[in-house]
Amino acid sequence: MAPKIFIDGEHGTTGLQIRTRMAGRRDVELLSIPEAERRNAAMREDMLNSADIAILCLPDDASKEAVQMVSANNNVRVIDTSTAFRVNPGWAYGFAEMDGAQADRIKAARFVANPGCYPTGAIGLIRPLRAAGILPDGYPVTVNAVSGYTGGGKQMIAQMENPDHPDAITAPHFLYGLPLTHKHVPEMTVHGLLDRAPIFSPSVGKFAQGMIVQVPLHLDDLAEGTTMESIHGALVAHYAGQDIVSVVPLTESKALPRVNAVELEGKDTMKLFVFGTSGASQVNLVALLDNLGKGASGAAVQNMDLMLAS
Ligand SMILES: NC(=O)C1=CN([C@@H]2O[C@H](COP(=O)(O)OP(=O)(O)OC[C@H]3O[C@@H](n4cnc5c(N)ncnc54)[C@H](OP(=O)(O)O)[C@@H]3O)[C@@H](O)[C@H]2O)C=CC1
Ligand SMILES: CC(=O)N[C@@H](CCC(=O)OP(=O)(O)O)C(=O)O
Repeated sequence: MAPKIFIDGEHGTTGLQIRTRMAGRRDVELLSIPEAERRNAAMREDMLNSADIAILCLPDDASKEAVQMVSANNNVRVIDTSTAFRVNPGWAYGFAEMDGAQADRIKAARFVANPGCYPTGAIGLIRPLRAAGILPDGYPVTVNAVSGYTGGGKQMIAQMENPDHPDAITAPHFLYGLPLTHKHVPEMTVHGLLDRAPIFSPSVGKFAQGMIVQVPLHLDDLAEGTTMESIHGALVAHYAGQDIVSVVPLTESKALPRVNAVELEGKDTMKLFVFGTSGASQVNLVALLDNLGKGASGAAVQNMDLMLAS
């Protein structure tokens, strides 16, 4: 019998994209409730408890409630796409490529926390350098990023696409998270293996799906002898043997005049770049992804497949 999957929040931005990715699959059975009943707690509880894997695409509070609804039912495994459980030690962090053992942790887990979109880029760049001893304790890491507006869910999509919305946003590009307390900072710190919280400055552009995450570094303040080439080599070694996260060859990145935030729209992969000038003292590490691809829905389906393979 095909495993049963229920997407709670299936009519929202992340949920819809997971459904699209599952369309046509015969190896799983999708449980569903009508859109008009999406907030019917009794119906959701019933569906959640009928599933082999429940994928939660809800705000944090609703996710916590959904987890309560299945907590006593060991037959249900959960993938949560919210921020609620990402630094909870009882949950496996759903970024399979972040270290060699993570895919097996996800396969074996009952509870998997799908990463945030920005942390996927930031951790993807930072963690291999911490693990290799290149990025020392105390380094003042900064993370600067731009996201497609679908990252803000149905509400921001309406604000960006409907000029008659009472809180319509007309800016083609805006900074936010200005108090520097964005909810993704704890996750970047813990899974980036950082001993000091990064300064995180996010922004949104007038495009639906796409993301650039930048981590600029001073080579003089890294481990002795670190070069642009050795950083690139550490990333290449870390991501060898899988095909979701790729490290762009230096010969290719040196020839690029610009990076397009929407290049990976609709894809579930992530590209990492090391920019700078050979022999100079600075580099800019860049991650390129789709906020709804490897940044959310694509990662959720990848995690579901790992759990089904266990
Ligand atoms: N969009 C993105 O790029 C990313 C999103 N995420 C996370 O995924 C989760 C979902 O976000 P997103 O899809 O963008 O949000 P949306 O607002 O687009 O969708 C959320 C869905 O959940 C429903 N919902 C809200 N509250 C409840 C409730 N109490 N009970 C049942 N259903 C409820 C909403 O219904 P209604 O229409 O009635 O409000 C809506 O259908 C969030 O935790 C978000 O932070 C993670 C990574 C990236
Ligand atoms: C553009 C935008 O608003 N982005 C969202 C993050 C999207 C995401 O990663 O979702 P989680 O909330 O599940 O972490 C934000 O900054 O809150």
